[in-house]
Amino acid sequence: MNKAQGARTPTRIAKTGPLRAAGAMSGTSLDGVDVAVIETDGRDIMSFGTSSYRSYSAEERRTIAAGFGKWSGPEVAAATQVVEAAHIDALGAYTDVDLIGFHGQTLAHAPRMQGTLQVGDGAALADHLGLPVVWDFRSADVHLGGEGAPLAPFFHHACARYAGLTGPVAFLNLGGVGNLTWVDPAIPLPEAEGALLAFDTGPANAPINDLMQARLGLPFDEGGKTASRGQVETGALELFLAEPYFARMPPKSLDRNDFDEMVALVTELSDADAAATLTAMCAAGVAEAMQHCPRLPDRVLVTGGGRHNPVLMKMLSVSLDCPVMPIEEIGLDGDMLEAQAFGYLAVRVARGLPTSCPGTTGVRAAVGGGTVSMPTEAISV
Ligand SMILES: Nc1ncnc2c1ncn2[C@@H]1O[C@H](COP(=O)(O)OP(=O)(O)OP(=O)(O)O)[C@@H](O)[C@H]1O
Ligand SMILES: CC(=O)N[C@H]1[C@@H]2OC[C@@H](O2)[C@@H](O)[C@@H]1O[C@H](C)C(=O)O
Repeated sequence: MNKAQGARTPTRIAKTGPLRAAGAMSGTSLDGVDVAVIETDGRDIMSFGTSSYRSYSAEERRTIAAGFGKWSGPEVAAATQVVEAAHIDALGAYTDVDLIGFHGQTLAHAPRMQGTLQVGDGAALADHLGLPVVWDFRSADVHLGGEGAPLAPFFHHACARYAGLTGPVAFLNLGGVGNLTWVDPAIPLPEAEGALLAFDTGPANAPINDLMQARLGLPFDEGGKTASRGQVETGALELFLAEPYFARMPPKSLDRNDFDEMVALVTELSDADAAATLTAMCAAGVAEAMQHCPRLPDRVLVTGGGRHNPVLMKMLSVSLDCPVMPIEEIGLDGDMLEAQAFGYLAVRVARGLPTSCPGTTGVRAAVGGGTVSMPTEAISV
């Protein structure tokens, strides 16, 4: 599925051995663009490099958010422009890497219907940056019957091996949406049956952010301060858990706004009770998700912004049957894991290795997604 475009100046991706990739991720919570360098041969992680964060301005955030849930039209075009410009800005300093892994920004995701849409043109980025860019990671998987998400699991498998873990472990990413990867690092190939099971757990920070913005004009519930003053409304929580999504067998994935009606469940509540209830919903979705794991993991390693929320972390510790801790416990950077994941996946694509398999997205067979765009005037050597 990989397409290499235009080829004149030397690049290093055709050489054998490890490559240095800068992965760039713009997640569903729309805070900004994370960039992180990773050195890998596409299988093992050799080392992690520098990272940086380029936040979106309020205006940029509004423009991108106006494109959420849309597949085409002026809002999508405007969001695309903002995403491309922000990535050119964020990636400009990364001149010493072999390639870029560019996720883009998901605006809409309905894998069994219209498909999945990540905006930002990787070919244009390749020309601007003068580097090969791997992008459009999700469509090939969707075309082959997969969910197109989550895609970080192959990287999680490599992380578990890098950290020297031997027993089953779960990676829990709490961004706008939550996703969980159950990994058995004792099975050395991520695409081998039984090595991975992954899926989205439910909404995570997105509804909390939306509530904080609408009611208090704040981007998120810093430190869980608002939730810590409230009581969980158990009736609303029960209605939430009655959603058929939770009983559905994985693999399964979500769009950012799939649970929008949840906000209606807390409309009548005080700010603090509403925040506490939405936070409890995130934790309860994860507790439901744990029922789908093949075996109880030794521990749940939390990554993404949600691990900075002590109220959420406490709720998870109380409701899960195994220890819950931030991923920093195994020496990884929970703020950069997704950016590192797309750097890692970019190298897998460049090396012709698969990026998803039946256990991670439900795709029919292991598949390598992603398009490779070479800068115009570039040549592979
Ligand atoms: N100190 C904090 N206290 C509470 N919540 C926080 C804190 N820091 C970050 N968050 C939450 O984490 C969110 C950002 O998480 P993250 O960067 O992992 O999301 P993302 O990568 O955009 O999302 P996704 O993984 O769904 O694509 C913020 O929008 C906020 O809700
Ligand atoms: C369609 C899409 O962009 N999905 C994201 C989103 O954000 C979290 C969750 O939903 C996850 O499924 C995925 O991102 C991570 C990085 C992934 O693909 O592994």
